[in-house]
Amino acid sequence: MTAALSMQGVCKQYEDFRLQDIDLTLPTGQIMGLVGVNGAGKSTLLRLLMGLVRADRGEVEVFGQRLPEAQVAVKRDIGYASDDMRLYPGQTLRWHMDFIRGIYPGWDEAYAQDLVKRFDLKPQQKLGGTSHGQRVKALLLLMLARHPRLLLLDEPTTGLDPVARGEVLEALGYVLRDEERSVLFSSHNTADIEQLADSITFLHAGRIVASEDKETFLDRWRRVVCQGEPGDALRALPGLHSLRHSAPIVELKTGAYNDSLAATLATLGLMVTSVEPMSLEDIFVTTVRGGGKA
Ligand SMILES: Nc1ncnc2c1ncn2[C@@H]1O[C@H](COP(=O)(O)OP(=O)(O)OP(=O)(O)O)[C@@H](O)[C@H]1O
Repeated sequence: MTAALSMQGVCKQYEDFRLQDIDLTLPTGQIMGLVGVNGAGKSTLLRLLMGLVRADRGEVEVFGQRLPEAQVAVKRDIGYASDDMRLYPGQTLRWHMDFIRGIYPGWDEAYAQDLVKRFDLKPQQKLGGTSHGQRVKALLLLMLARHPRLLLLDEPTTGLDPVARGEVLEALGYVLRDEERSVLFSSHNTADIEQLADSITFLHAGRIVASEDKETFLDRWRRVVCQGEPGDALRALPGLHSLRHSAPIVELKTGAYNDSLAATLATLGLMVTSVEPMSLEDIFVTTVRGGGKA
């Protein structure tokens, strides 16, 4: 099956920033979460896929069609939501719904009405007088009700209160039950990514440092607590990201956990007392503090 999107060797240079050697594939029907600190290049990557930014090098394809050449053809099938999007503040949500309905034949009015209720929106209210959360939900409604095959979402839940965030995640979860739809979304909220994504792509300083299936990614990370004295050889342990020593306790975080780790540590004079899984948040912070190698 054709991938929803793919990027091969993509580079984009700005004055003080370079997105480099981006190789990325999103299979159809999958949800990929894009994680990275401020300025890692997440929005730039999404803009490249939307054709808003042109790559200096490399190939960008959406539904097997190359951008920017096929931009007009593929854009109908892409739903993009970001801060770049502007709604008309002097117009109502209903006006915007009718506008989009006139452009996109796939507009689903029944689903739009369902989202109006679910998001607790007022179609007759001018958008200029609404809160940030209401505008985000309005934007998502306008996008979701035309049933795009690929959603590119730049920080869809940023600035939302926990209730609004839950509603938005629920709506996205509902959309994603359709196996033909694919989603790439960036978020600072690692809990959102942990909840929704099938795969995780970790961007650091313009480079992809990890891109893999979520379960596999989470499964190779562990926080390990041991007793003993850490020698120099411990620093060479493959996958070691963080090491703390408060005698006699040694805490280490590894991104290369396997069943033989306890035996390996025993040969280094350390007795493992506990092994715990790590949250995506913890992995994210540990990776960034360690210089960005996941
Ligand atoms: N049009 C532009 N001209 C010059 N530099 C740019 C431009 N767009 C982005 N940049 C720079 O590229 C870098 C990456 O920005 P980008 O917005 O892609 O990061 P991000 O990961 O989305 O960050 P955030 O999480 O803060 O939204 C930043 O240093 C930014 O200043």
